[in-house]
Amino acid sequence: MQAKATSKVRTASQSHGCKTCTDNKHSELQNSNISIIASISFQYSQHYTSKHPPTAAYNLQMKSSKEVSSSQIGRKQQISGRTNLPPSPPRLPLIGNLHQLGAFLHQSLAALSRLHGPVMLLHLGNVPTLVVSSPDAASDVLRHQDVVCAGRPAITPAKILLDGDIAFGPYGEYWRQLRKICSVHLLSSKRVQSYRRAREEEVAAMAAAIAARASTTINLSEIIYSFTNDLICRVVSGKFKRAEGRSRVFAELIHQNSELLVAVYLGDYFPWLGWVDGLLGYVTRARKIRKRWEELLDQVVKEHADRSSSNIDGHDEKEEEKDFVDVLMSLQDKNEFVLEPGNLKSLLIDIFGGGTDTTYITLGWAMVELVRNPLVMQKLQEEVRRIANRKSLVKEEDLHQMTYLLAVIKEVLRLHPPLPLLLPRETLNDCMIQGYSIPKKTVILVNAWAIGRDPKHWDAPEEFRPERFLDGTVDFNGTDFRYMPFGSGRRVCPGLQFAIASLELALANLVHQFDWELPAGMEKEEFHTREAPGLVAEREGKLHLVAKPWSDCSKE
Ligand code: HEM
Repeated sequence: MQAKATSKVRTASQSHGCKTCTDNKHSELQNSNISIIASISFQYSQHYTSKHPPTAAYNLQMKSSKEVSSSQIGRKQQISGRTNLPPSPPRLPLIGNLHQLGAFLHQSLAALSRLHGPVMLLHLGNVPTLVVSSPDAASDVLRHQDVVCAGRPAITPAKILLDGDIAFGPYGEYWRQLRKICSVHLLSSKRVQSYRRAREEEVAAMAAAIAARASTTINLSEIIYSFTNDLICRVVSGKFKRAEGRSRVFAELIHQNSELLVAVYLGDYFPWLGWVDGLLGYVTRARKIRKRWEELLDQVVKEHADRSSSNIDGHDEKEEEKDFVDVLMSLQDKNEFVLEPGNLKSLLIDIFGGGTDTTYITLGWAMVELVRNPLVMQKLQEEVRRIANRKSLVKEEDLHQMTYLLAVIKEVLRLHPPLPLLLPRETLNDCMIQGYSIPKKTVILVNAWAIGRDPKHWDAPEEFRPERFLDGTVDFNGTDFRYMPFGSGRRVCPGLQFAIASLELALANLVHQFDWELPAGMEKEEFHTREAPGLVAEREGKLHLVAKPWSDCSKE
C-alpha cells in the first residue's frame, strides 16, 4: 500500500540550527530579506485584496491540495492554454507569486504544484520561473531540452563571489572548458581513486575524535563537518592543510559563501530594488569575503609555485595524491588550460563549496535516519561488521561488497537531497516542455525533493526503506528521472564519484566502530527530521548523540 505524501510547509520564524554558526547569523541573513519580501508582499496583498476581492481561482488555490480535483486543474490549464504557457497560480502586481512561498522553498513549491500541476509557471518578482515536479517534465528539461535549459540565472552573490566559476557560470565554450578540467583532470574516477589514502586517514581522524569522547554526548554535526572540510582542504591544497589554522579559515569562508549564496538578493527579483541590497550591506559583505578568498588562494598558489620550483621537501611529481592546485598548475605549465588567475580561484572556491556542505548534510541525515530506524541500523551494522571482519577500520577495498550500505546512502539522498531544487537552470532560447511554450530566459527549478517523495512513483515514500534500492535498478547517475539528487544532463554534478566514495567510507566506519544512542533523557520522538529554512535541505539543529565503541572491533 502506498502512503500519502505529507506537506510540511512551515513558517520562516522557526529556529535554525546551522552547522557552524552559533549566533544564528545564517538564518538572520536569509530571513531578513525574506521578511522584507514578505512584508512588501503582505502590504501589497492587503492593498490588492481590499480592492479586488479574491477570485474563485484564488480561493481554490487556498484550499487544501487534496480537495482540488484534476478537472479544476484542467480548467485552469485551459485558461492559460490560450497562450500555451504552463498554468500559474494567480499573482499579485509587482511581487508576482512571491507571497505564496515560504522559507522552505521546495516544500512550498511542492504544495503549489499539487494545486497547479507538475509544470507550473511562477513569477518571482520580475523573474518568470518554471517549476517542474514530475519525472516526465524533468526528463524534458534535463534530457530532451538539456542544451536549451543548460543556462544558469545570473544571481548577484554568485557574480561577486564566484565570477568565472563553473557551477553558476553561463553555459558556453568557457564553461565547457571548466567542465572538462573537472571531469577529466580533477574529479575523474582515476583521480578520485588517487585520494583513497586521504579519505582513509581523514575517516580515521574522525573516528578517533569520536572515540576520544566515547559514551558522552557529542556534537556529531561538528565532527562530521570537520571531516568533510579537512578532506576537501587536503584534496584541493593538500600539503598545506595542516598549516596553522588554515583548515579553519577555509571552513569559515566556505560557510560565509554558503550563507551569502542562499540569501535572497532583492535586486535579483526587483531590479529597481537593487539599492536595498547595497543599503543592507550584503554587496559589501560579499565583496569582502571574495577579497579574503583571493588573499588566501593567492598565498596557496604561490606556495605551490615556490615548492614546485625549488622542490624543497623532495615533493615528486607522481600522480599519487597530487592535489587540485598541483593539477591545475601543471595544466597551466603545459599550456593545456590557461585560466585567468581570478577564474582559477573561482573554480577552487566552487570545489570547496560543492564538496563540503553537500557531503556534510548527507552524512548527518544518514545518522538521523539510522538512529530513528533501529532495524535498518542493525541490518547495516551486520553487513559492515561481517565484511570488515573485526578490522579496526573499514577500508575502501571492503566497500564494493557492501550493497546495503549503498542502498542506505541512496535512500538518504532520496528523502533528503541536499539541493532539493538542484541548482537553478535558465532557458537559453524558447523551448517546449510537456507541450507548453517556455520563453527564453525563464528560470527552471526541478523539484527533486518532491519527485523523490511522490506516491505516484514510490511506495510509502515518507518511510526510510533502503530495501527499495537493493535490486540496483535505480541509480543516482541522472538516467532515472524519479531520482536525481545529483541532477542530470550536461550540468549533472561532476563530484558524484568523489561524494559517494567519501560518504560510503565515512558511514561504514561510523556504524562499524560505534553503536549509537540518544543522549540520556531524549525521547526518540524528539529526534526529529525537521529541516532548517533555506535553499539547502539541512536538518534543523545540531546532531547530539552518544557513541559506544563496539567491543568486538580490533584495537590495533
Ligand atoms: C552528496 C553530495 C553532492 C550532491 C547531492 C550534489 C548535488 C549537485 C547538484 C544537484 C548539482 C546541480 C546539477 C544540475 O544542475 O543538474 C551539482 C552541481 C555541481 N556539483 Fe555537486 N553535489 C555533491 C557533491 C559534490 C562534490 C563532492 C563536488 C566537488 C568536489 C561537487 C561539485 C559540483 C559542481 C562543480 C557543480 C556544478 C556543475 C555545473 O554547473 O556544470 N559536488 N551538485
